[in-house]
Amino acid sequence: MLWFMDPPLLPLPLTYTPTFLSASPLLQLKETALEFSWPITRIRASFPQLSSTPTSCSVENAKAIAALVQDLNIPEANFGLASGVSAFLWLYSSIQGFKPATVLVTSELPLGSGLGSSASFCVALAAALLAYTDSVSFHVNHQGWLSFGEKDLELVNQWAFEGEKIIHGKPSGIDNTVSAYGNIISFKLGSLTHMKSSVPLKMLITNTKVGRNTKALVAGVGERMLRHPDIMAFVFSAVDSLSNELTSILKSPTPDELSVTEKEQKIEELMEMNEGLLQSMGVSHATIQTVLQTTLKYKLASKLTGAGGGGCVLTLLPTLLSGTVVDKVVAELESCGFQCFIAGIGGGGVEINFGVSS
Ligand SMILES: Nc1ncnc2c1ncn2[C@@H]1O[C@H](COP(=O)(O)OP(=O)(O)O)[C@@H](O)[C@H]1O
Ligand SMILES: C[C@@](O)(CCOP(=O)(O)O)CC(=O)O
Ligand SMILES: [Mg+2]
Repeated sequence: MLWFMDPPLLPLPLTYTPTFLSASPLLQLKETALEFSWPITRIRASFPQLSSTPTSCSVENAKAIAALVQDLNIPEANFGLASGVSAFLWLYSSIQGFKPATVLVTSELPLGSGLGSSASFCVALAAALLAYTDSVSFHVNHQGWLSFGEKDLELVNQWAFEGEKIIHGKPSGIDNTVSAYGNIISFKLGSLTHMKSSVPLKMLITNTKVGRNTKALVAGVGERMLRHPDIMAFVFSAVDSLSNELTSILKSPTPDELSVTEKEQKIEELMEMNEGLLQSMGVSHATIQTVLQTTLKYKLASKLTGAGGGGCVLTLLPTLLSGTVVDKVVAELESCGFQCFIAGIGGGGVEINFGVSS
C-alpha cells in the first residue's frame, strides 16, 4: 500500500480551446512561456493506428513521439518538460484524434517537487480532451463547474495513467487517482478505497527547491531492491503495515478534541517512521534532513513526499499548535532558502468549466 508515500495534490487549471482556424495543434505552457505546435499532417503520419480506448504507448509510438519532441529543440533549462510534452502528444492524438486545437496550461504547482504535478497535468489534460468528445456526460457541481459521471471519471483516470506512464516509467497510479477523484485514497495495487478523514489534517509544505526526477528516483529504488531483495521486502512490508495503521486512524470516528490530539500524535509517530523507511530506500537528500531537523526543534514531525530526492517535505500542523510557532518555523525554514506553504489534506477531484478562458 503506497498511500502514505504520496502528496496532497493541488489543482492544475488547464484551458482547452478547440479551434479550427489553425491546422496545427498548439500547446502553450504559460509558466515557462513556451509554445509547441506540430503540423496535423505530421501527427497523422506519426500515428497511423490509434485506439480510442485507454492504451499504453507502444515502443513504435514512443519512437514517433520522441522524433516529434526532438524537433522542438526544447531549451536545455526546460528539458524536463519533454516528458510532459510527450504525454500531451499521446493523450491529444489518442483522444482528440487529428483535429487542431489550442491547449493552454497554467499551474500553481511547482514541477518535479513531489507534489504530483505530472499526474495533475495528465488528469487535467485527459479531462479537457475528453470533455470535448461526444462520449462523456457531466453533473452540474457549482458555479459553472461540472464533474464527470462515475464511468467517465474512471475513463479520465485511465487515460491520465497512460500519460503518467510516459512521464514516470512505472507509476503505481496513486497520484493520478488522487488527482482525478480527490479526497483521501487508500491504495493498493489493484484495489482502492475512497475515504473521508475524521481528522482535519493540515500540513506545512516546505519546498527545498532541489529539483529531482521521479522516474530516476523510482528506478534507483528498484536497483536497491535488486541488490538487497530480502531487506527491501521488509521495508516495503513495514510501509504496508504503516499505511494500514494510518487508514484505521483516519477512519475511526473522533468524538472530542482530545481524541483529535491523540490521533495527531499517532500520525506524527507514523510520519517519523515512514521517513525512516523512505531514508532506507535511498530517496532522502541533505536538504530534506535540514527540514526534518528544523521542524523537530519545534517538536513537529515531518516526512518527505512523492519520490523524494529533494522536492517537498510535509510537516503536520496539529490543530492546537499556536500561530506563533507556525510563524517561527516558517521563518527559520525560509531563512534556509526554502519556500513554505500550508495545505489541507483531501481536496476536490477534477472538474470542468466550459466558461473559463485565458
Ligand atoms: N504544467 C505542466 N506543463 C508541462 N509539463 C508538466 C506540467 N506539470 C508537470 N509536467 C511534467 O511532469 C514532470 C514532473 O513530474 P515528476 O518528475 O513526476 O514530478 P512531480 O509529479 O512530483 O511534480 C515535468 O518535468 C513535466 O514533464
Ligand atoms: C513515489 C511515488 O509513490 C509517487 C511519485 O510522485 P511524484 O511524481 O514524486 O509527485 C511513485 C508512484 O506511486 O508511482
Ligand atoms: Mg509525478
